[in-house]
Amino acid sequence: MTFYANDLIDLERYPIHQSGPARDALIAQVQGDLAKDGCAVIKGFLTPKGIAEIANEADSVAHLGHRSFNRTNPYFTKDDPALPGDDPRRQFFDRSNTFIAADNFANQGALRCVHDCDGFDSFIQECLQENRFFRYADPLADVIVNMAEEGNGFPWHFDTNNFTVTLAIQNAEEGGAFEYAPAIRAETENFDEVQKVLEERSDQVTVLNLEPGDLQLFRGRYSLHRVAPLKGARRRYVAIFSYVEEPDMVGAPERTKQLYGRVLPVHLERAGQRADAFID
Ligand SMILES: O=C(O)CCC(=O)C(=O)O
Ligand SMILES: [Fe+2]
Repeated sequence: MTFYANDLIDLERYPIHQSGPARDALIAQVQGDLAKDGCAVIKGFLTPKGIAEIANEADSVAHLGHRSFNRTNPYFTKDDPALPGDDPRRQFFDRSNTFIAADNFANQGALRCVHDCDGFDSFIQECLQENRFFRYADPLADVIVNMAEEGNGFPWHFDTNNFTVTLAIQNAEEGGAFEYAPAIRAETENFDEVQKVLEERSDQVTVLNLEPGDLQLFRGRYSLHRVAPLKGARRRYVAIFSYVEEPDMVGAPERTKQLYGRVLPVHLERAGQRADAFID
């Protein structure tokens, strides 16, 4: 089957491919939301057909996903017994999910049709106002699907990268809200307030119920966030698009192995060529 961006994305409502006042207004809206609380959602970015086709595609490759499980604090650091027991750096939670690596999504498939469509990258770049902005050159990670089901958890954390672009594809039957505490760390780590969030006694948490087809831009480096526990038999699928600040970047071999269960020759060839092991 051949896919056309026009069938999968609601380009009438969101003409990201055409310069003009409608596109300018959309970008201004997204920029305003990002400036306000580090999060912007474009509701119904995909058409119903787009949602169905990408969900089908995810179903067809789900068995190739890599399951991982670990216990982590919000900062992905090791335990430090020198700190008091109630310090947020000492609160560890189960994290488990399955990443379906990018090379499972065919060039002619529905997901890449959206990712590769005319104007998509420049639209995202303008929304984020990032000068240095390149597609992630990692063949396992430029566009992936995060799959999770009941019993899996994506607990409170700060991202290591500056921003994330996600596309909601399918929700679990219940649960799975995206919860975040906007800009909870700015000049300081603000451990007291972070601890309140972890103990579910903060009033700074925004709960976002993303629906299939919604495109989300999120600055997760300063905003503590999680996916609320999932319930029911249906899997949750979220596509994650990655962009980076340097051209030709790929993940570090250890991290790639951890996330996707394997590495490709390109990861080994480029290992050690740069100081930054940007991923996640
Ligand atoms: O699956 C999601 O909605 C968000 C996942 C997330 O927070 C992340 O990948 O860092
Ligand atoms: Fe995150």
